[in-house]
Amino acid sequence: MTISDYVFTVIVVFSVFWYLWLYTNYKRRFPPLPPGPWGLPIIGNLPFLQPELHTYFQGLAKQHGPIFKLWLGAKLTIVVSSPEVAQEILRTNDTIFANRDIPAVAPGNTYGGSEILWSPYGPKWRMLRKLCVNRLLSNAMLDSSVELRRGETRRTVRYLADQARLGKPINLGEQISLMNVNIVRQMLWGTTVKGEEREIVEAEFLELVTEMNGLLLKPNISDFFPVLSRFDLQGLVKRMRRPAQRMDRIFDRIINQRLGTGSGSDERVVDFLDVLLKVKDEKDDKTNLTMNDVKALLMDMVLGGTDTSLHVIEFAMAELLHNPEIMKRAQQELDKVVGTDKVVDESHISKLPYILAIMKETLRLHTIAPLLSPRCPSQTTVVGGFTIPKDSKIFINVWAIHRNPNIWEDPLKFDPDRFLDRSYDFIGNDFSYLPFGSGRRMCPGLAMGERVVLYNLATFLHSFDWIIPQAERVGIEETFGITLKLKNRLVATPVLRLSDPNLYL
Ligand code: HEM
Repeated sequence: MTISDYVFTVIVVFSVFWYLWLYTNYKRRFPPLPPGPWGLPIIGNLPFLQPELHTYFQGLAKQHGPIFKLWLGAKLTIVVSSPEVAQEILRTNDTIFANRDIPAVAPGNTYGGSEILWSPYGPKWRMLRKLCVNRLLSNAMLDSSVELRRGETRRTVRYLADQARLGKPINLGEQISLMNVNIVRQMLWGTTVKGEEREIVEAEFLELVTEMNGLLLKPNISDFFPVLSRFDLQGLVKRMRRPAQRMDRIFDRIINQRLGTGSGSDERVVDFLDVLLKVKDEKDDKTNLTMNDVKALLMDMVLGGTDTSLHVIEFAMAELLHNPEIMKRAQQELDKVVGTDKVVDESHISKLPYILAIMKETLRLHTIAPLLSPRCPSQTTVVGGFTIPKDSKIFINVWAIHRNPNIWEDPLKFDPDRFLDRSYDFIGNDFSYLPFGSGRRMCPGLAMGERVVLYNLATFLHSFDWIIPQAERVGIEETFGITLKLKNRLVATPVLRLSDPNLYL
């Protein structure tokens, strides 16, 4: 053996040991990626995706376990389907998972990333969120704006009563949708817009919200291959800009009107816009709002508040039409608490445990945000014994957790009683029940969502009996989206329940 052979052998042996040391060290620090189905080169599992993602993921979890991976193009996607792993993400590693995975189309409707929904976890997000929770959506603010919400509900009751007198079936989903959009609009800027202009704004507002939510849902090549996002191959960002700019013009018009008339100069109820303009003028060290931030927060409230409560009420009504004995029990509770000579108001809702149980059971069985809003880890982390790389997309399949037979007895049965016996709440402390998410990024609109759903559901049940027209069938099948929706239209005929006609004014 020459000296160079000797040196070569030492280098090879040293390199092998070095590599083995590095490998074991890496393996000790970073276990493997979660298991998952096989995919094709480059496009991964994309061709096998099914449109109803929540049920598709539920099926895959049965084969691959409570945490599995998919390659959606170049995007590593992790799906979690058990309370234990959800807890590791949403509580143990909450800060690491407090960023959102932002869809490529979102910048088309953002105000430079000033929305709470898309803001990365950091000082700006904290400032906006605090403002939202403490000033806009606090119980004090909700108490002072009861009249804004009440007006819209009474308007809908009047319309339903007219249809009831004519014995006419109505598209209940459509009415709930219109009412809910108007409630949110009222909360945003109250009665700034009046008369004919109000109807124009209402119609445009509903159209824009629907269009923007639809675009957010469209499968987008830019999300699967982020390197291509700058080309916007499907033109979705461009399409999103149009409704976003129209919405921006509505915001501008209303803000200018408000600035022109001055806030608080009349007896008006204080709305979100009053609060935001006041905070903007106050400008302290902690809260420094620009006009862009004001509009971004209005947009947050529009996108977060419109498409959620509406579907909870619609699913609840569909389940009650399907289960008349549960509807009867709810009406008996209402007659006892409210009486038949008064109308429901928001002060009654804390005394209606059965109606609350109906809302909880609706959110369990028909989880409105079935996969929450996807999260994105800010650093590589180990969860459930597997490595979750930085920047992967995380879905928590809350819908599957809510239907897991090991957690919920007879999980497909609509049974509000299960929430009378067990004290589940909405605040995300029990990881088997997460309708509003959990942790730092859980829903800030919980209190408003709860009030809007309970008050309107109670009003619909107290004021009317509901009959299914002969040609109709009550379907409770779901269709997947950013929010879960009823697949088929919900048509029913209202029948007046209260004898005093004044209770329908
Ligand atoms: C019953 C009605 C509602 C349900 C079921 C619901 C559910 C949710 C869920 C599951 C999330 C994601 C939480 C997470 O990732 O952990 C969320 C986020 C959010 N919701 Fe709601 N929501 C409702 C009503 C509202 C209302 C009324 C508003 C505002 C007016 C609102 C505003 C938001 C915002 C801004 C976020 C993003 C929070 C962030 O990223 O920091 N939501 N909601």
